[in-house]
Amino acid sequence: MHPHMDDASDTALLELLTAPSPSPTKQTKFSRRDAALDPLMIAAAAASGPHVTRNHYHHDFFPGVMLPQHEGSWDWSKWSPEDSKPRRHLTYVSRQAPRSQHLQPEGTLPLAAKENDCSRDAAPPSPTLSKKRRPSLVASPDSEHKSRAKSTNVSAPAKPVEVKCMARTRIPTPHGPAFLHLYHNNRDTKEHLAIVIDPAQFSDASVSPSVVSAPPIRSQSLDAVWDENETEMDRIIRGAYVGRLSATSRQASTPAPQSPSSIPLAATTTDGNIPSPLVRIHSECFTGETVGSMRCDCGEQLDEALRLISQPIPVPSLSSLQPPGASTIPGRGAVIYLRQEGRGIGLLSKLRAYNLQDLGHDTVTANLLLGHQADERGYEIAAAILRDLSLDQGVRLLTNNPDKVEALTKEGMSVVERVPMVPRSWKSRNPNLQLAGSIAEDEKERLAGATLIGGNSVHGPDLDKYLRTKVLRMGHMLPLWMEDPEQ
Ligand SMILES: Nc1nc2c(ncn2[C@@H]2O[C@H](COP(=O)(O)OP(=O)(O)OP(=O)(O)O)[C@@H](O)[C@H]2O)c(=O)[nH]1
Repeated sequence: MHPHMDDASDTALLELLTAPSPSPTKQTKFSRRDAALDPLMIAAAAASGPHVTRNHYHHDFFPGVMLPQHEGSWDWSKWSPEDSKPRRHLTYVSRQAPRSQHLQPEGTLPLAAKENDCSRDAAPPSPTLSKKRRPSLVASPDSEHKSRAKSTNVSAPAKPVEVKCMARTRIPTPHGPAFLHLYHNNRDTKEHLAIVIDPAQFSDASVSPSVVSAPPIRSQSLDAVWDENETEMDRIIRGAYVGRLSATSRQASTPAPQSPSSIPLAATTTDGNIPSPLVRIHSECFTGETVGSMRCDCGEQLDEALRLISQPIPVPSLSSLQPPGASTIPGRGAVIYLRQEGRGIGLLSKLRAYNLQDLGHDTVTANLLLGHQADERGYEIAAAILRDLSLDQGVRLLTNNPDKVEALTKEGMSVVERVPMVPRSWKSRNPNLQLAGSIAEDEKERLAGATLIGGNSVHGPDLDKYLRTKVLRMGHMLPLWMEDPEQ
């Protein structure tokens, strides 16, 4: 019972709720069943909250009891014995999946089984599914093997993935300007993003035709005409414009196939000498990117990817007018930012996994103990976004993860090169890596102690352990470096 109620009111409330109904029509020989509520059930509910017993785990006896606005909720602290009329009927709500779903063989269940997932097409996530994935406390090597296999082989519904860029805008970053693209898709309800680095698009159309530049990285779905009633300003506001907006900008872009002249002429020139754009497929990490967590290198990787992509690209013999080897074009490429927090298991599970890690498990085993796979990510949406940006034919992929290369290749992407991402904390501590590394001088002046955008290198025991696990247990393609404890 509610802690603020005295014994007398407790008894009165129990009496009221469990007394046999006065209606003679409802009288049966099982008098206890006549009570509006089963006293045992009430006692169990009071003792253990909405999830009454193990068997009632997925039934919510007081739906939304903490939310006064929720239909069926009742604030028991406001009840008094005199206040017994009119009596509020409690609604009994089952949160269990329908029996038909229980009986489906495993593997035929809808995709949206992850707590952080909510597919547009699939049924809402069912607690029954997560119950099936309750932790087995023994992580067998076999299950780990399956996990790795699965990470590149997410069972896909029949519909091909479609993406649409809903908006694009300029974002100034410590590494230079970027265009942030926000995507919707027909596979999940997440807002996946593409951070496009292509500062050449800011040059006006009067670029000298003698200067060769790469084709602009633009979203086809954004530049498309969505609706014949769409005004120029509608299009501009959603980001379908060329160059840089100003207070006087009034002209939107037009879809490239109908009007190639909408794109600066020089930019449409391709040159076989221009290296393929650098691309990173990055998975969301709230802890690493927003809180600055030093449990992982995600924040640093995002920053490093933007930095690397923004570097000017040397182009051999750009034109006969220029001395060989002396030419560069502005850095170009994209970070595809996927909302697959915690390698797809969601933030809630990731936080639990961290506690398991503090109990001595590594990042892989912690996932397995929670009934998840080591990696539950998929890359179909990333591939669709790359296609929309016309970046599917020839990219240099920034990753150490062989699964990503394999998954993207499977999706039809052409990965012409894998560019490794060496952890900054290794580079800053290892003199050999420092020589080979690419940390610029000016980076030393950046804020130290954070792994956020524009941050510098940090290290700590959690991060060291995480990086080791990625190499030793997840097969990341990185020569392992460990600090010599003797030094
Ligand atoms: N489940 C889980 N996820 C984590 C943990 N630490 C980081 N992550 C998530 O891992 C994702 C990044 O994956 P990583 O394995 O670090 O790297 P990767 O993207 O596979 O590989 P690279 O391309 O080489 O960076 C982000 O979604 C993070 O939220 C952890 O301890 N447990």
